[in-house]
Amino acid sequence: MTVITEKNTYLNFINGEWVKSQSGDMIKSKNPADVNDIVGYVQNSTADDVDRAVAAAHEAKTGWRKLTGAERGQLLYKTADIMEQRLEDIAACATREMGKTLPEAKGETARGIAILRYYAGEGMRKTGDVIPSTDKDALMFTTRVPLGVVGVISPWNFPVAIPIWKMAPALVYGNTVVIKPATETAVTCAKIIACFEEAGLPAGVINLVTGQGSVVGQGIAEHDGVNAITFTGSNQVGKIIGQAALARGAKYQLEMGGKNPVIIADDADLEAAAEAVVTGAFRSTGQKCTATSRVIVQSGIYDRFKEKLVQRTKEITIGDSLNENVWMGPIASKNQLDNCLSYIEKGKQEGASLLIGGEKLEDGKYQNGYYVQPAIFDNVTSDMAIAQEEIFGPVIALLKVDTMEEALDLANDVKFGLSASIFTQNIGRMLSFIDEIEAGLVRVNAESAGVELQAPFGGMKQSSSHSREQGEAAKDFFTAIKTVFVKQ
Ligand SMILES: NC(=O)C1=CN([C@@H]2O[C@H](COP(=O)(O)OP(=O)(O)OC[C@H]3O[C@@H](n4cnc5c(N)ncnc54)[C@H](OP(=O)(O)O)[C@@H]3O)[C@@H](O)[C@H]2O)C=CC1
Ligand SMILES: O=C(O)CCC(=O)C(=O)O
Repeated sequence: MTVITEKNTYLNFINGEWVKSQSGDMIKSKNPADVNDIVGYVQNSTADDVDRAVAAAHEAKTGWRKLTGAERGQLLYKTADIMEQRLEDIAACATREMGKTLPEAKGETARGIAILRYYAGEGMRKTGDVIPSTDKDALMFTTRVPLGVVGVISPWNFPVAIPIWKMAPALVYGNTVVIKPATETAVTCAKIIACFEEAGLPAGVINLVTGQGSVVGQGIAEHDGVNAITFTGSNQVGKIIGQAALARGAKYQLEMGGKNPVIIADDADLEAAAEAVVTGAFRSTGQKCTATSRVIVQSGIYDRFKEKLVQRTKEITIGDSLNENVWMGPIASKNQLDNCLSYIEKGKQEGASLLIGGEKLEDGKYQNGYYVQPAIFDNVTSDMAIAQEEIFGPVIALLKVDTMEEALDLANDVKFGLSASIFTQNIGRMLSFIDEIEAGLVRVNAESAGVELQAPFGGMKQSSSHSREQGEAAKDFFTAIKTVFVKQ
């Protein structure tokens, strides 16, 4: 394994080899808890590097698809075993690159390993159905074939789980892969690719090209040799990728933003609800597309709930995420911090009241990092930017309602529809919520974040391209169906 060379430099992985970019340039990956801590240098790749990776993936695709699913699955099992031995190293790297706490990064890495094993098993599962024909002398059935070369463009907020939940199904169903990870977390991705390499995937089956989104990401999206693109990230970039893929007839899948509501009904267990709102909103420093950002509370319990929420938020310890006493780490980058602070300012200007937090932390142990206190806004109305736009930081907007009908209307009053939750003991309220809420993930008496790898994941409205990832749903994206009619 030569993933890392001198001076903490990480290379691209193309056609089974670790290689420098044609550009000769590199990009620094910094620790957001302390920007003087350099995690590594990654390649600042060019369109030529993308061409070479796509060519390698093309060259490898026939051999790879001709293996049996079970053979491809065995290689994923082996990758999982190697990753398990490196769990501590990969998790610590993810923490240093993007700032989530070490227990969260370890949990995510363990989840990545479980995803690899889940899709390894898919290699042995059915790929079609027999469908009765109207012709008694015919056999009709479906089978599935890979799409070819899949481009993976992944974000920084789940640097282990997201690349794996895209690459593992792509590979097991017989596709080859070119991945461009988020620049903030490209070192973590190189460490994951090294596990695939050591498991013995044939040259060209998996290729890593790091670099700028506008060059490498866009280069993949527009490349005629890439048959399908799977993306997670912002709505703005998702739309660019979707348009590029559509223009050349490639298949695409986009998972984008959220503005996820939690409704607290007047019969809710307030203790459990406050805990779930705090973890849903502030874990990973609020940087999950499933994070809680709007909390819609019935007026009868509004003040009691608010008090519990503020009290629980005061207990949060903030600091370097490698420190085991820290509950919430820094924000992942300066851009993200500035974006979050600008929304907090906007919230104040729009007339919402800041109940707690929202200050940038810059003294003493915080001076070299991107830290902000978790913030809760009161007196928020649904038309405010903090109630409509994805902040991707530790900010909660509290909205007061009298009735459940009003609560549902407000919950649906955004362009997003990823995740939504309700806290109630009343079965009628639960059922109305399940039926009427516009969200791909519907949660009852549980926080808005939290995804199970064996279940479909994705959103409604502008949160996704209306496809689903993970679980069996991945098969629909990463394969094409053939309907076969055989006559005697
Ligand atoms: N749904 C989710 O889970 C996520 C949502 N977001 C949302 O996006 C906002 C901005 O975060 P950001 O990291 O800038 O998200 P982006 O959408 O810019 O980044 C996601 C991925 O797309 C790449 N990319 C950037 N520009 C292009 C392009 N023109 N063509 C192809 N690929 C491109 C990025 O590369 P590079 O890293 O090199 O720029 C990265 O790999 C956040 O505040 C949040 O609201 C962000 C991350 C995850
Ligand atoms: O909540 C999760 O576990 C996954 C969330 C996610 O996919 C994201 O934030 O991009």
